[in-house]
Amino acid sequence: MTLAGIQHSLFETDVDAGPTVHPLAGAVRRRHLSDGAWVDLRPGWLTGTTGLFGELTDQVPWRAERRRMYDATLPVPRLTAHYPAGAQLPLPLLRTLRDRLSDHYRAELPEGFVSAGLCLYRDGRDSVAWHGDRIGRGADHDTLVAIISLGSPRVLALRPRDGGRSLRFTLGSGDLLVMGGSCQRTWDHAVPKSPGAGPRLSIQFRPPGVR
Ligand SMILES: O=C(O)CCC(=O)C(=O)O
Ligand SMILES: [Fe+2]
Repeated sequence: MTLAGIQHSLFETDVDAGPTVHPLAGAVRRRHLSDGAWVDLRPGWLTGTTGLFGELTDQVPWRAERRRMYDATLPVPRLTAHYPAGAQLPLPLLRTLRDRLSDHYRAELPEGFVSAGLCLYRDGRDSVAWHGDRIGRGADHDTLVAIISLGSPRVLALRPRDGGRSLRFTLGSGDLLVMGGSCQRTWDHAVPKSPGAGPRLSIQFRPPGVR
């Protein structure tokens, strides 16, 4: 086989085989934080994500977000798309992922995951500042927010809301991180800028009434 032939077939394996969704049971590791907050990690939940990353970057109707800060409306340095409960998701695979997560977390989250948020960090200059997902129920109830990372590795940082050291989780393509318990109200999270980083996108699944 020629070198070109080998390279072609490697490329095809990665792109055309499509993503594989691996089991959650027995593979999710929980880390308890303070104040009843926790984080679950399942590295490599999906493999073969190159094509999926490309399809989502190309097909999702990305919007530039603006956020009200004090008395100004400032652009948020990332692109987003939001699919509320009942909306058609951009790819059938996303439904599969949402349903797998709902099944896995059924005992802790009987209502399941219903909405999807997508964020595109075009390069290392895109980011999201410290915040909790506290619009709605997350403000005063325990809840779960599941994040799947695709594309270039980026840090998702967490820190206690009342001060303290931050934790940094580097998420690679196909990794799953779930924030649970009191995490949205007692801890904040952020995706810090990362000079030189390539594009990354995240898919977040949330229960009813959580934003
Ligand atoms: O992109 C991420 O991993 C985090 C996104 C996030 O925290 C949010 O959109 O609320
Ligand atoms: Fe968030």
